Amino acid sequence: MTGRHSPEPVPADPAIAAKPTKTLLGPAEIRDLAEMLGVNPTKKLGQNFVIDGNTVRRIVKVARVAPGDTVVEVGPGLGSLTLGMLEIGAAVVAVEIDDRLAEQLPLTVDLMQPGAALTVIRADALKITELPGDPTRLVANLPYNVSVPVLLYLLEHFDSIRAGVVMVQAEVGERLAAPPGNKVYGSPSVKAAWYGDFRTAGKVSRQVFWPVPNVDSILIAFDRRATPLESEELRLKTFALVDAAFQQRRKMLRQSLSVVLGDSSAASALMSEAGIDPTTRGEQLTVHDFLAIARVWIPA
Ligand SMILES: C[S@@+](CC[C@H](N)C(=O)[O-])C[C@H]1O[C@@H](n2cnc3c(N)ncnc32)[C@H](O)[C@@H]1O
Repeated sequence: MTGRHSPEPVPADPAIAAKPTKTLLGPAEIRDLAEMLGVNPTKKLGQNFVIDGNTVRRIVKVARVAPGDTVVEVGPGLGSLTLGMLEIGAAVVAVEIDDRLAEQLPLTVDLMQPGAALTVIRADALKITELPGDPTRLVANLPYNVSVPVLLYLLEHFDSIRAGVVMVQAEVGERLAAPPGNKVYGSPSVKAAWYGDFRTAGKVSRQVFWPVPNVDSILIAFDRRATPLESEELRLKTFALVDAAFQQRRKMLRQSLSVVLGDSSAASALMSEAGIDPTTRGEQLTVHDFLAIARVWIPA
């Protein structure tokens, strides 16, 4: 000690001290932003925004997003989830159909997390042909009315996506993750299984959204197969069989598949050749069983 007093701490600027450092959006910011932009959330675009930081951090954790990852997010909206991923040092490629939201997002991110690695694409996710940075993960609170088509479209067109977590309507998510024989097993279950392993990863309360939706939500986690199941041609044939099987899900396959395979005796013959019982129903078949039928089917 020199005997001199250590300097008094400089009193904090009250304006700064009163303003907590925020990296995520809360309910007030979400509503203010929407009002400022004149955004009246629409059902048509599935615009229910997450207003709860804990939910955002939970999704980012379940999705195992890590610093340096490049993540594609469909429908960033006002940026709730986007900021959660940027916060931990991931790069986000955000695809948003609503012009006002797409224009605002970089401004919000600049204000709250300057320098964060964000790329915004103003587009319908069902029409994109390129994703900069080859994202390895898909993490999104998907617009509910197009959640399955968007998910399948991205998996089909972007091989770089190896894993992810999507939030979808609970019934839809349960279908995506259902095993054969389950009462909700259907066409989305088989198509999802074509690409990889899908599983439920926890429910999400409707109270964490604004506006509050009238359906429950669920997180679905997935990992893509290490190697694709088969060629594009066989995927198309398999999916045609799956669609036919579940359009008449109560009927035996020899009947439901006759729509695409000719008639019921042709369907029976093909199924027997593939080693599948023609009297069974689509809900009992795995994706491999449908693929086995597709392999012996030579369309007219
Ligand atoms: C459920 S909100 C999620 C918003 C935000 N990620 C959140 O969690 O708060 C769905 C978002 O998807 C956008 N959207 C709807 N259809 C789309 C499409 N076809 N392509 C891209 N974005 C779409 C909506 O405008 C909306 O911002």
